[in-house]
Amino acid sequence: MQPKVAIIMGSKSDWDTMKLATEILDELQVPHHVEVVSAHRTPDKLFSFSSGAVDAGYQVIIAGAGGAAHLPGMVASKTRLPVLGVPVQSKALNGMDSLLSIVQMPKGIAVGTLAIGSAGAFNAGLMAAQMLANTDAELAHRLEAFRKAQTDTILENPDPREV
Ligand SMILES: Nc1c(C(=O)O)ncn1[C@@H]1O[C@H](COP(=O)(O)O)[C@@H](O)[C@H]1O
Repeated sequence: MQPKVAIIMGSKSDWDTMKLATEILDELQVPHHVEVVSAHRTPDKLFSFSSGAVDAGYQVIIAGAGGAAHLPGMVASKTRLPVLGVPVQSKALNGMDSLLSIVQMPKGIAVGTLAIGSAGAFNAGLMAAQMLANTDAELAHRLEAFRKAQTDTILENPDPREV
């Protein structure tokens, strides 16, 4: 099936973080494409990927990058598709550099910025699924089941001393 979600990242070193987005999409049975694309290191590829993303059939793009994380904003500048930005936790500045590079977009070009690190990557995958569920009743059903299971797990064992 043609993937509707593209997950791109600035480097293979981002995979440990970005794989969380793939895990929730796998769980929700949402096909997705994964690829390294860097605004800094592969600028021509960034342009061709972003400008061809609609024709490629994608509906949402998740872009993760660390440090001077210009990737999500640059992708957003070349496509009308919604871009979810994941700030990868950097070693030098703990991801604060990544977050600030992604979140403070100029008015007129939007990036939806998630939390720093793995939780942000997971939630980016979840949010992409939630977007697609607006026009996919079966996916909406799987999302409801995911949320119910999450809630039930907490309600069934609320004692913090028990694992
Ligand atoms: N921020 C960007 C971009 C970009 O924004 O285009 N390309 C790579 N990077 C980031 O550089 C960090 C270090 O990369 P290496 O580990 O390959 O040196 C990664 O977190 C990557 O996302």
